[in-house]
Amino acid sequence: MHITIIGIGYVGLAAAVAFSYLDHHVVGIEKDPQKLRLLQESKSPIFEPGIEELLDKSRERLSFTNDTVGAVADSDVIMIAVGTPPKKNGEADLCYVEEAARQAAMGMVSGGTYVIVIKSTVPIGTNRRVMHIITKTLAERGVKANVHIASNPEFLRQGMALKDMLYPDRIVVGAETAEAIETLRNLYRPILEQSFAPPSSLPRPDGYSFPPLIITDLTSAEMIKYAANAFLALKISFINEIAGLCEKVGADIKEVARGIGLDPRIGPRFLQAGLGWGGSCFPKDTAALLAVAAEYGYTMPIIEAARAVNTRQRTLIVEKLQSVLKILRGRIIGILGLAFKPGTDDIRESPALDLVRILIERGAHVKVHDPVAMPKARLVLKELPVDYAADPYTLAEGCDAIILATEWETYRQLNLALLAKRMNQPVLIDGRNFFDPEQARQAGFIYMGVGR
Ligand SMILES: NC(=O)C1=CN([C@@H]2O[C@H](COP(=O)(O)OP(=O)(O)OC[C@H]3O[C@@H](n4cnc5c(N)ncnc54)[C@H](O)[C@@H]3O)[C@@H](O)[C@H]2O)C=CC1
Ligand SMILES: O=C(O)[C@H]1O[C@H](OP(=O)(O)OP(=O)(O)OC[C@H]2O[C@@H](n3ccc(=O)[nH]c3=O)[C@H](O)[C@@H]2O)[C@H](O)[C@@H](O)[C@@H]1O
Repeated sequence: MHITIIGIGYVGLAAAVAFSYLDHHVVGIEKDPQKLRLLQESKSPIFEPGIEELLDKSRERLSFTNDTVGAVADSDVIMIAVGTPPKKNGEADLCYVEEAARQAAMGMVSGGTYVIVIKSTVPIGTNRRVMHIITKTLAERGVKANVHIASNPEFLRQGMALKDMLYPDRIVVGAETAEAIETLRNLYRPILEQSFAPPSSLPRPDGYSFPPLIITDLTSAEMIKYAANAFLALKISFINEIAGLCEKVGADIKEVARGIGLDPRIGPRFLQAGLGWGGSCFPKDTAALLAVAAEYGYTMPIIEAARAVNTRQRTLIVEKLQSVLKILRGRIIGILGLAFKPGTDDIRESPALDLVRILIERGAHVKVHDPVAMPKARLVLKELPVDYAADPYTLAEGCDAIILATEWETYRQLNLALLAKRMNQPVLIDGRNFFDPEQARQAGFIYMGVGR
């Protein structure tokens, strides 16, 4: 099949690389000239395991341009994967989706058959709105094309993007015409049937079977995406709320999470207490869901509470620091990890960045380290007086405390005793319950985790 993907960010790139690996012909449209230049050199603008191997392997079937109009004419599928960032009131900003829809319609030709696939996470009713924009643009141009629309929400996790693309838990398609459903089935056939040879860096997970294809209506598909993210976000907020009480009563949240997670109705995943959730999606998607509900005069107290608990987690970490150091003004605080989670260089809504801002506001001097996210952090934090350390040991020099904000596996190899020795005061606040408390204490640290 011939596919045009508009918006080559985390989702668009993973989709472009995966679909071309699966023998489809893909044109990726990216309007950011810097990203486009890298893509045209088969380099990835983002850090994502396995992506460069597949970019290289799919070279013949994958190209990148900024010419949407030129690419669309011969496409069977036009996939929109642009950002849907939050507006000030929490609502999803659909200006990029609408612009992409208009550009796609500008490229369609009379007699052509196209399936527009909305991959971006969009509020209820957006698919209908996109269809309206396309129909209107085609009418203005006097073009008679056969256009179908499908909602195909994406559930990939950053840092696992290609694995999640090739071996998804499920594929959701919302559509209203048989043609759209059939095209999406053909698009995903190699994944549905697992008929491809797995790339060497992304072997098929043990016991992985065929993913179910859920075919539903447009509105339900849009809702599935928001409901999934909201549920995951509130699962984390739930364990964080329990963690707070564990601290008060002297229980250990890791033991509690294990004890409840073995009940299959609860499940063990997404029960890691800590600094709370960040990233480009949980914060924006929970806000967007509340904004949709508000349009109907409906309240969603559980989701509101999940957001409030999440904000409180950042403050709780700072309070822990205060309880040990008493005064933050003039202290040197090191932050280990800046990405919103390990395995990615994405710092959007990262809890670590919230900590940097709060600590600077309170008069502390902040040093940071991250194995991959420092270049992006420098751009975002450019106004703030932050020291970027080349490695964790340099970070530790002279620090009054270190906060572990992102649980990078490489931090597991750290010589904690050496780290403690370099500090002014060996205080370790483990914002992800990553280190073994006993080992940290034996290494000389005053150690505090979350909920234990
Ligand atoms: N990042 C993630 O892990 C996931 C994101 N999503 C959803 O997917 C959508 C995209 O997210 P990301 O990939 O993270 O966004 P992103 O911000 O990384 O990428 C979007 C890209 O689209 C480009 N773009 C915008 N308008 C364009 C246009 N008219 N023509 C060409 N390029 C254009 C931008 O320059 C940017 O590179 C969002 O709705 C998000 O909620 C869904 C699942 C996972
Ligand atoms: O819509 C999206 O964009 C995506 O959002 C999340 O994926 P992602 O944001 O990449 O990252 P997650 O692994 O879900 O982690 C999100 C945040 O929750 C935190 N988290 C996660 C799990 C946990 O137990 N505890 C916890 O605090 C992480 O540190 C991170 O800050 C979802 O997991 C994906 O299914 C979804 O497609």
